[in-house]
Amino acid sequence: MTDQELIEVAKAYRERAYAAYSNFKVGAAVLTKDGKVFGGCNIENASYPVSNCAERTAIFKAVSEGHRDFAAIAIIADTPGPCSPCGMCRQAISEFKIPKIIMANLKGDVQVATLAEILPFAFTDNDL
Ligand SMILES: O=c1ccn([C@H]2C[C@H](O)[C@@H](CO)O2)c(=O)[nH]1
Ligand SMILES: [Zn+2]
Repeated sequence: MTDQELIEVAKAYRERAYAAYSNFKVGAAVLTKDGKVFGGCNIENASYPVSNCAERTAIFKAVSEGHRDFAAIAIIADTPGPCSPCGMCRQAISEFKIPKIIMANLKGDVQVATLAEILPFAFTDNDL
């Protein structure tokens, strides 16, 4: 699967976003090393901190289905530049060592980064 194809999956899941409070829809999709894809969207809550980001929805869906070995994650939103994952999601991306982060927006801007680039000096299981 190409980066663009993974972005297209993320874009389709963005349509399922439950963004009742921010009205900011985000979609994400993870690609496993054996070629499986899991999509996710942000899901908000009247108690705002209960909300979940699209990236973590996609990661948690994959993990809960038994898939933990990831090749990439794509994220898309209607942002001025490529949509960048929040700090909490960077930590979740770090936990599962997702090596490639594909950030995109609806205008077609794309930026690809490594895990080390988006979360330098990460706190990991090595620190415990
Ligand atoms: O990378 C991001 C950034 C934000 N959000 C969600 C959280 C919240 O529902 C809304 C506004 O922050 O967008 C994501 O899902 N992923
Ligand atoms: Zn997040």
